[in-house]
Amino acid sequence: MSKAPMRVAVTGAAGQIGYSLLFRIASGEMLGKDQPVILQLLDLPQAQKAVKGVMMELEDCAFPLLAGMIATDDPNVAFKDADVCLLVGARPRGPGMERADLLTANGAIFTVQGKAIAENAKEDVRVLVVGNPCNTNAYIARAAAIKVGRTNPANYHGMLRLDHNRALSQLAAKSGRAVSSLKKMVVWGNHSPSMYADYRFCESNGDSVKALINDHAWNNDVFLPTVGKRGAAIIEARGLSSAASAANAAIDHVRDWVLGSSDWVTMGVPSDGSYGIPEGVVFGFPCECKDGQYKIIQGLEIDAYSQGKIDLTLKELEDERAAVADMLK
Ligand SMILES: NC(=O)c1ccc[n+]([C@@H]2O[C@H](COP(=O)([O-])OP(=O)(O)OC[C@H]3O[C@@H](n4cnc5c(N)ncnc54)[C@H](O)[C@@H]3O)[C@@H](O)[C@H]2O)c1
Ligand SMILES: O=C(O)C[C@H](O)C(=O)O
Repeated sequence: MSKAPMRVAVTGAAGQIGYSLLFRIASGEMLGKDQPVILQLLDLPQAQKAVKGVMMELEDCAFPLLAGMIATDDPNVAFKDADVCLLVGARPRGPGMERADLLTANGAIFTVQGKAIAENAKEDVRVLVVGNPCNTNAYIARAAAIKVGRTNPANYHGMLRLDHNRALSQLAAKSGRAVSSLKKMVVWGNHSPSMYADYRFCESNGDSVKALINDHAWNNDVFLPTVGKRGAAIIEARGLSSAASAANAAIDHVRDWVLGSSDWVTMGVPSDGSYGIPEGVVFGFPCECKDGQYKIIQGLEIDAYSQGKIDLTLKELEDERAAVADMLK
């Protein structure tokens, strides 16, 4: 007997990430090749015509797993009974802007949406915020949802997986090892240039990647800035922010969360106090997923260099948290 459909709400459905994301969800790449899905697409009133166009294309793919779709500009409708919410819709960063510039512009969106999710979605809904600044937007949505109750506050995530994947590709190129051989990567902190991509634990076919590379100057002066500023480099090159790679990372995050991970994965999750990160801060941690649940990997040694980097990215998140405090009163 076929499974009951899962409801996936996607905001910013008419945008460029939406265009890379929706077809892959409908083809089963996110929730499994035997899992029917219903897409619940949210965008602004002026984008409804474009959403309809995307829906026409989805229809024209005749995806066997696509069990239904709706388009709406009302968050209460979009999040109704949702199992997964992908919060993509936000104003993207343009040339010369830092992600923090988007805080006020986008903060308002996530208070409304966090409340609407908590009031309408399934109680065990999984929420992934992609729209930037995604850690703090997830923090805002979670805070708004907590006021309502009902949903699980641990299930409001920000997307660090793009940084994780970017780091893997840079490491593969440097070490000469296949990307698929690299295990135990972690990116700590904020999805911003302050993130700390940490390959001290990384292994390739049993070898330590840190020992293979053995180049602290490359780590500090090339690798970390390359991964941290990759989003800006893509904006510079394309004139638009990353879209297909961001959609791919969202698929990776949710797929591993729901179906299980075979390796460590970086997830931006509300801290439970692990590694001294204050509770509730949405922070990139190394996680493992099993039976639909994620768990922060515990007990990793944090050396002085790493602690310095973690402190910096935490400080940025604390500053963002202070900047939005008024919105959450
Ligand atoms: N976390 C990451 O790794 C990552 C990577 C790439 C991009 N992003 C972010 O993702 C977001 C979307 O990027 P994009 O390139 O798809 O942008 P886009 O401008 O192409 O699309 C954004 C869409 O969101 C819609 N939108 C705006 N406000 C909305 C609201 N309140 N409710 C519903 N929809 C709304 C717009 O109408 C538009 O259709 C941006 O914030 C961008 O910075 C994050
Ligand atoms: O950098 C951006 O603004 C887009 C996105 O967050 C990215 O990392 O590509």
